[in-house]
Amino acid sequence: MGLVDQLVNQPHYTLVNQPRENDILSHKELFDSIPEEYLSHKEKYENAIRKTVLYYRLMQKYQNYKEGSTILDETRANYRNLVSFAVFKDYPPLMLHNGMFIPAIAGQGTPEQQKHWLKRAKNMEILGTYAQTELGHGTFIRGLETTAEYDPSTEEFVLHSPTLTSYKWWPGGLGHTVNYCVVMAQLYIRGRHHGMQPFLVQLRDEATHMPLPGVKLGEIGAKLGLSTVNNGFLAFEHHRIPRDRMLMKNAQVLKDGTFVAGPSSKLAYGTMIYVRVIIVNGMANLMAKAATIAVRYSAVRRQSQIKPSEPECQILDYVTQQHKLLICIATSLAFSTCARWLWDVYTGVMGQMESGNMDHLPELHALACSLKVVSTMDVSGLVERCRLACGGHGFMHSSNLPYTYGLATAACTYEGENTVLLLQTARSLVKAWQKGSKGKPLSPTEAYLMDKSPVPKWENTLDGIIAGFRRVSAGKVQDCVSKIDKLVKMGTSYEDAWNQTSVRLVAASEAHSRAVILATFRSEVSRAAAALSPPLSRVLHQLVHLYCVYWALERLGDLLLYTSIAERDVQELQQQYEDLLQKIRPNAVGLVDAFDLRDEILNSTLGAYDGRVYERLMEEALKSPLNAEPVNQSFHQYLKPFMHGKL
Ligand SMILES: CCCCCCC/C=C/C(=O)SCCNC(=O)CCNC(=O)[C@H](O)C(C)(C)COP(=O)(O)OP(=O)(O)OC[C@H]1O[C@@H](n2cnc3c(N)ncnc32)[C@H](O)[C@@H]1OP(=O)(O)O
Ligand SMILES: Cc1cc2nc3c(=O)[nH]c(=O)nc-3n(C[C@H](O)[C@H](O)[C@H](O)COP(=O)(O)OP(=O)(O)OC[C@H]3O[C@@H](n4cnc5c(N)ncnc54)[C@H](O)[C@@H]3O)c2cc1C
Repeated sequence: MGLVDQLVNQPHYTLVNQPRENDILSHKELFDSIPEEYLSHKEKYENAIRKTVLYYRLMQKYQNYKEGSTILDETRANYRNLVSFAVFKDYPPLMLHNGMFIPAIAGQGTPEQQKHWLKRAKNMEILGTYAQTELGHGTFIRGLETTAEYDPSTEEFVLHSPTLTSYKWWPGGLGHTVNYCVVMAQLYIRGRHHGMQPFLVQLRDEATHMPLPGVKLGEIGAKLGLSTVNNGFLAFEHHRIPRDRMLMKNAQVLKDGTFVAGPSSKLAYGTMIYVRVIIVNGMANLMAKAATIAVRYSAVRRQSQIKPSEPECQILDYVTQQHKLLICIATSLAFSTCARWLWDVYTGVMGQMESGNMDHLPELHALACSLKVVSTMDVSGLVERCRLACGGHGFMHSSNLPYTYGLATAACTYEGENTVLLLQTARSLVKAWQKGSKGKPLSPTEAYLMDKSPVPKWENTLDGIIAGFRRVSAGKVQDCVSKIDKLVKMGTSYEDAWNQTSVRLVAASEAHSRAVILATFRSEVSRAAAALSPPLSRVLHQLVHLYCVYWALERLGDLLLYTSIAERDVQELQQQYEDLLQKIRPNAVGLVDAFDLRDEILNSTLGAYDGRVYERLMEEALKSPLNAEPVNQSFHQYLKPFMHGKL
């Protein structure tokens, strides 16, 4: 739930760290007596599985899973995500089971296939993942090599991994956890290629968990983060599956091998849109977590003096610290607000597609790409900023900021590498520009591209800033189109012209994303604030104002290029920004408390509600196995002989 909703609805499901007797987090066996940092790679995984089983049993007890409800699932997923932070510092081994395996069946399966497989998957009778990426390809889906050859004589598909680079590589849970998988493979029938299709494949025996014949499985090894997700590899050796294991909601293969194409070949990519939409909310949660840790720590930590005659001050009183952290609060609110808006857009387009109307899919794809990129890029950068703002203690795993950074930065790559997705949005913007230039109507979020009115006098207002970002985006898109046209007229192929313009295309795409986010954040908060008390409404509007002015100052170069902003406007903006920091400072701790993240979810020595930072740091330090004895055995084995010249 976004901050606005929390503030409005005050869902005291955890009245600031008051655990309820029947709350899932009151089950202490969910938590580690020995911090995960001191477990081996294998022990971490085994411990994560132990906690996963306990966690899901408790979730099923408290969450009474209902078939079919979507937004409720997302809310539960949100709660699950938040609670799972408590149980797992990293994502759990079954992250993909909920995050992609179930959604892939729901989005790609026929009603019969959904009925059969979703029931088993949601009851955790089977565990699955989503295997698309291969050792040799992740971005270029059309280059994926795993094949599914239909054999009409046996009404089976033969799955095969022809090369080492065709091995599926990365899917979460694939190594040792799941026994089923949605595999994306190139479909061939009688030698003819029918594109990438989804197949539901059993990988392991349900009783023994042994890999089935013709299936090779393993995990891919240690990573920067997500150490308990069990990312794995998978290869097929002419592995046969029944015809009804191709998920056939969109395209079908009849018994005789007739291929029936779906309304669009891109529908097979639908799971990726869904996950990109979900990721935006996930980033808002991670930002809320990091902001809570860093702001609370900054209220506890006293360091140096502002005036020599005064005692050491809270580091949150340094304006530089406010500059580092208050934007983090606003960013979490911005992305949770945009996530709810994007989810409504997503469910609307999915509803239209159910009745055969595909018109808005391209706009949804462009929005999902751009918001996934900007939310992951901004949040991973700002989580790292939160870590740095906590000095040395931010570098401790016990602060939970390094883990949180690992979770955020992974999302810059998975579900579509960020540069590649910005280029997808750029493709949509260039097409919109070309369409609009012929007088054709544009989608609501791209219509501003055709604003041909003279550049207005700059105004240091929210309207002025949002209009300025739209001018920047439209100007960048126009520059890209002009450069591509110029290169093509000089004889360059369109593809080469596109590549030579791609740095500008990525910048135009980001500018568009920021224009969408600023406008959405502002309008959604204004709408919600109408129901709030004046003080609450005021502080939320201050956060929106801070967010808009922050990004105007961050993108001054672009504004100077494409708007009429002048030096005095910039000076005034800077002053506005500093005034806002001063206004928000008194509410900073209250605002992160309003994220209402319990200590078990924060998992942080620095962010705990009671502020006992130093005691908690020492408590965690003493848990180090090295502190079990005053002299480690290595002294006698190595150091002592070495220091005495005997080694
Ligand atoms: C709780 C959540 C937990 C989440 C955990 C997540 C763990 C991670 C999982 C994964 O990473 S799963 C694997 C994810 N992999 C990717 O995202 C691959 C990224 N690559 C692509 O999406 C595509 O390759 C591409 C970059 C979009 C390019 O594809 P391609 O070269 O085939 O297409 P284009 O020629 O560029 O475009 C063709 C046409 O299709 C449209 N389109 C492309 N993708 C989609 C889509 N997903 N949905 C709808 N439409 C799509 C594109 O806009 C073009 O349309 P036109 O312009 O031709 O009309
Ligand atoms: C933590 C994690 C979990 C994952 N989980 C899963 C999973 O569960 N299931 C699954 O199927 N996959 C999963 N993946 C894989 C993920 O989807 C891919 O890593 C991602 O799609 C990027 O593809 P790639 O790794 O091949 O990178 P590449 O595409 O090779 O990117 C490398 C560089 O090439 C650039 N590049 C590539 N193509 C272009 C282009 N057309 N134009 C410009 N630049 C380009 C990129 O911008 C990047 O800088 C996971 C990855 C990670 C990191």
